[in-house]
Amino acid sequence: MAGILFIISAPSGSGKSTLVNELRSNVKDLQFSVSYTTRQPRGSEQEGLAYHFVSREQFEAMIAADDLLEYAEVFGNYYGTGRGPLKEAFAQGKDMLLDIDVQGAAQVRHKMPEAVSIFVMPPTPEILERRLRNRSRAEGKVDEEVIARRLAKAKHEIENYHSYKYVLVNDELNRAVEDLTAIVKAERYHREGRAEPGKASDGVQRVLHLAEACRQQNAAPRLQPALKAFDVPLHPAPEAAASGIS
Ligand SMILES: Nc1nc2c(ncn2[C@@H]2O[C@H](COP(=O)(O)OP(=O)(O)O)[C@@H](O)[C@H]2O)c(=O)[nH]1
Ligand SMILES: Nc1ncnc2c1ncn2[C@@H]1O[C@H](COP(=O)(O)OP(=O)(O)O)[C@@H](O)[C@H]1O
Repeated sequence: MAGILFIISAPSGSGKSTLVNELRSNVKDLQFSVSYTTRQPRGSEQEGLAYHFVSREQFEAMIAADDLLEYAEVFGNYYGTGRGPLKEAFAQGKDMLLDIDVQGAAQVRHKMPEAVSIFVMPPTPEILERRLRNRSRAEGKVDEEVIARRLAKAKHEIENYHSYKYVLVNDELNRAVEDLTAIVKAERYHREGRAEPGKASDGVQRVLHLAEACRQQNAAPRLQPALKAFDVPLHPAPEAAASGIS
């Protein structure tokens, strides 16, 4: 059976890494792509776990050799996804998860339209700032300039939310973990033909229901307060846009 490529993006500090760690303990057989980056390791990050840490020269050599599926410059550093691990995972029929920014996600969606993309929203700018500050404090270094830069970029990233298949708000952690887990499971049920009416057990139906509520077109009731807090307009659903309804 073909592997599914999941893409997850979120403004820095939204809680994406926290959610992904929880997801990985909830679902089996989901490979995590370890990106290459030119940024310095943060806190207790180890080579090969969070990232492969490389020099700018090494990264540029990978670009020249076409070794990267996508790459982008984020906060002055390069970040990119190696082609090798993805090929390997797919050859073994495994699903893969990419944690990449909105620019990288657009490149992957263009190359692989079947990829399942998920956007994680922080509830408000104030909560995002608090999370960024708490994390910096826990890592022993609060750099106001870094925090300000990440907050400033958040709005631009959130403006891209409507390009993603699923959107969830990371307000209450357990709920967001449940939603993210449901999305991955629901996509697998669809692939395996277990989501068809009459075939889905109660448990499967519950998962499908949770995932459906996170589909971008259905998520407006939950998204609206967060979008408003970031002063980002709600994107019209495709049918409303087509008929000119606003
Ligand atoms: N395009 C792209 N973005 C990446 C990749 N790896 C990480 N990123 C993104 O780079 C941004 C900064 O990541 P990081 O320095 O770990 O900071 P954090 O998001 O605050 O944990 C985040 O938006 C990541 O999703 C990658 O391989 N490609
Ligand atoms: N739902 C949540 N409620 C409260 N704090 C959270 C929640 N999700 C994540 N956090 C905290 O917010 C900070 C940023 O989370 P992190 O996962 O590092 O973000 P990201 O990977 O998106 O940059 C961390 O200190 C984390 O413990």
